[in-house]
Amino acid sequence: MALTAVVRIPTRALLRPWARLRDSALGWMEPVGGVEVSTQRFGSQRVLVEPASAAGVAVMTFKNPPVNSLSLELLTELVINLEKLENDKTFRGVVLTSDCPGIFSAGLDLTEICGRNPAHYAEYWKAVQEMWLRLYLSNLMLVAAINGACPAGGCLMSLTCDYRVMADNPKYAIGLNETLLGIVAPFWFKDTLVNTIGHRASERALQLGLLFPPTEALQVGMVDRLVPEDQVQSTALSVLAQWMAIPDHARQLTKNMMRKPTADGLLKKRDEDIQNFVSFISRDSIQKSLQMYLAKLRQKKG
Ligand SMILES: CCCCC/C=C\C/C=C\CC/C=C/CC(=O)SCCNC(=O)CCNC(=O)[C@H](O)C(C)(C)COP(=O)(O)OP(=O)(O)OC[C@H]1O[C@@H](n2cnc3c(N)ncnc32)[C@H](O)[C@@H]1OP(=O)(O)O
Repeated sequence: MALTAVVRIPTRALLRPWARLRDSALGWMEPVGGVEVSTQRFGSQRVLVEPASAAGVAVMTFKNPPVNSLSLELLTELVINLEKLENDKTFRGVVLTSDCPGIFSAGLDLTEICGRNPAHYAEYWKAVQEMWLRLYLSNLMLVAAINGACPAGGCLMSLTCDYRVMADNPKYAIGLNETLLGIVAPFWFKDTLVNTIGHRASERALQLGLLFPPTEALQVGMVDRLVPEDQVQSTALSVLAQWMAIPDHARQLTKNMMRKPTADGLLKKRDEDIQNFVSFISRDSIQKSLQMYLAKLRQKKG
C-alpha cells in the first residue's frame, strides 16, 4: 500500500527570501503558505526523501555525485527537506544516508571555498551554519547511516545526528581532517566533536586531522555501531524503532537541554563567525593550501 502523508508548509518558512528563492528553483514547493504536499516520495534534485515502511520514519538520501560534497545547492536542499519533515507532524525520525557508492559525504565543497569572492564565501558559510543549526537542534530523531567515507563536513553532519551506524569497511574513514588541508575546524565543529568523544580525544583528533577507520571510530565513540555494509540502513531503521518507544516530548526536551548551550555558542555570534571565516579563507596562504589539496585530489586518478 502506498504511504502518503500531508506536509503543511508554514507561510513563515516561505517568507525567508533565501528559502523562497531556493524553493522555487527546486520546483516541488508551491510559493504559497499552507500548501498540502504528498510525501509519498518527495525531495529535490540532490536530496531524496522517502517514507520508510515503519510509520513516522523517513529516509533522506543525499545524491550529489560524485562525492556528495556539500555544495550550496545540497546544503539548501537539505535544510528545506528537513524543514518539510519537521512541519509534518507524522514524521518522528529520519535516517540520513548517501546514494554515492562508498562515500557518505566528502564534506564541504572545496570549489565553494576556493577561488571565489568574499560575498560568495559569506553566503556559503551562512548555509553551512544553517545546516548545522537545523540538524543539531532538530526535534526529529536523526540516525546517520554512514555507508562510506565521511571526512570533515561529512563527519560534522553525522555528528549532529543522535546515533551513528557505520559500514564496517576498513576502506572508509571518518573524522575532522581540516588541519590536513591547512585549515582550522571552527569552534562549533570542535564543540560538536567534544560533545561526542570528549575533550582529550578531540584535542588529539583535531590537531592531527585524524581520519578514523571504522574500528577506531567505534573505540573512540565517534560512531555508535559497526555493521556489514549491506546492513547499514536496515540497522539505522531498527535503531530508530527503539528510539521511537520514548515519548517525544520528554526526549525532545532532553535533547534540547543537552544541545542548546552548544548551539547558542554559534547563534550568539553568527555574523562574527561569518566574518572570521571570510577573512580566514580569503588569505592567500589558505587559498594556496586549498588549491594544492584540490590539485592533489584531481591528480590522484591520472
Ligand atoms: C584562528 C582562526 C580560525 C578561524 C577559523 C574560521 C573559519 C574556519 C575556516 C575554514 C573551515 C572550513 C571547513 C571545512 C570542512 C570541510 O569539509 S573541507 C573538505 C574536506 N574534505 C576532504 O578532505 C575530502 C576530500 N576528498 C576525498 O578524500 C576523496 O575524494 C573521497 C571523499 C575519499 C572519495 O575518494 P574517491 O577516490 O572515491 O574520489 P576522488 O578523490 O577521485 O574524487 C572524485 C572527484 O570529486 C572531487 N572532490 C572530492 N572531494 C571534494 C570536495 N570536498 N569538494 C569538491 N570536490 C571534491 C575530486 O577532486 C574529484 O574531482 P575530479 O578529479 O574533477 O573528478
